Amino acid sequence: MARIDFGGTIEEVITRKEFPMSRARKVLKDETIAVIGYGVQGPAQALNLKDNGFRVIVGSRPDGKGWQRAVEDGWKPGKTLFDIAEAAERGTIVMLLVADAVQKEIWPVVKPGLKEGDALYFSHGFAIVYQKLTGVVPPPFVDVIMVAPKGSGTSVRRNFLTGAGINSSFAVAQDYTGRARERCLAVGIGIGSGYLFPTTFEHEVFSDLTGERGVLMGALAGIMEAQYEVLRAHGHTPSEAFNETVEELTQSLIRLVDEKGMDWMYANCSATAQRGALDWKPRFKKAVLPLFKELYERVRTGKEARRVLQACGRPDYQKQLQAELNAMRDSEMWRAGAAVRALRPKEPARKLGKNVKGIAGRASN
Ligand SMILES: NC(=O)C1=CN([C@@H]2O[C@H](COP(=O)(O)OP(=O)(O)OC[C@H]3O[C@@H](n4cnc5c(N)ncnc54)[C@H](O)[C@@H]3O)[C@@H](O)[C@H]2O)C=CC1
Ligand SMILES: CC(=O)[C@](C)(O)C(=O)O
Ligand SMILES: [Mg+2]
Ligand SMILES: [Mg+2]
Repeated sequence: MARIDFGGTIEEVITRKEFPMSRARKVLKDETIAVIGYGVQGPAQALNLKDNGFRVIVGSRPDGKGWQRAVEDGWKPGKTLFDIAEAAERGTIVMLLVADAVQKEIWPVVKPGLKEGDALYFSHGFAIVYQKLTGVVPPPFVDVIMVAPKGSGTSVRRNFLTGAGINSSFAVAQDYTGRARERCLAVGIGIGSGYLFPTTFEHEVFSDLTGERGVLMGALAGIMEAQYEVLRAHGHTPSEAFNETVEELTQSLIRLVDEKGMDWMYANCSATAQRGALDWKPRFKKAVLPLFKELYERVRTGKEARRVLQACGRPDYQKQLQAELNAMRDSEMWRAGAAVRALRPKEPARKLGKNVKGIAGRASN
């Protein structure tokens, strides 16, 4: 493993250098990888594995949307596309990529297909860590492994196609064959991970549930709405409020953070902005810290998992979800956003010569 200094802590990660595709192919040469579930991660991981030369089949409900999409993506019923029970039966590595709330429902269908030495694979620690709630208790004669891409399945596929790859964490919960780790890493490389960092099922699910409820999705949308509302209440136009809350972030500032970190983004803003942001950062932190502590506690104690299972398991859930997403889309803020996005220029990129001036930015030291 490569030993990398992450801000003063040395961590061991697996890079493609140490675990090249050729090794992944060797490790998995006799395996049939069954991808169960064709939602967001399913298509991405199945197609990346297939394009990387692995033997892949897909398992889906014949009457579901996933099946239809799988057919459109070129999977052939009876050849590379099967119902869930048959795919589980045929696979030697069975990848459970259905919604976490339905793992409970499909587990009795998948379990009988598992044979001695098979590997059961997840992209989230949910089913195993909260197994008292999900009922997913793997038999002792299989490997139980996880690769959790740190991004949407849509990015797993897109980044694979652009060559950027995506980071993933990996873990082994049960090593029956003695080969669980290498199988896990081989699949991780096969789905297009740029590098893989070790975790445990528990750490993965605790950090993932915190992250998506927090900064990545829940907190993000929440603080955006709060700022937008205050600006609107003071007579700012929707376009001004949206630009100052979302568009400038996604089109400019977060890209600078992505490139060289927060201090560098700050360094490339005005002295006025820097002073204000540095003064207000601790106040925002203080305001939300208790909320993050509460969130982590709810995750750790299984309350968030119970909420997911109860809510997402209901038969009318898709309808409710759609209504909630529609309400977001149809809110003034996000309708303003659609109008703002439509106004972005779509000129072809300028040809960059060797000595393009003015793009290096202002150094932060
Ligand atoms: N969305 C993402 O990009 C990420 C997802 N994950 C994990 O990957 C796994 C799959 O998640 P997503 O692809 O997001 O899917 P999702 O949570 O949107 O679930 C959709 C999948 O579940 C299947 N499904 C729903 N109800 C079903 C039923 N009654 N019987 C059989 N199948 C049913 C759908 O057909 C579809 O294949 C989860 O464990 C998730 O936590 C991990 C990293 C990122
Ligand atoms: C994309 C991802 O990693 C999430 C946000 O954790 C998820 O979709 O569950
Ligand atoms: Mg995640
Ligand atoms: Mg998640």
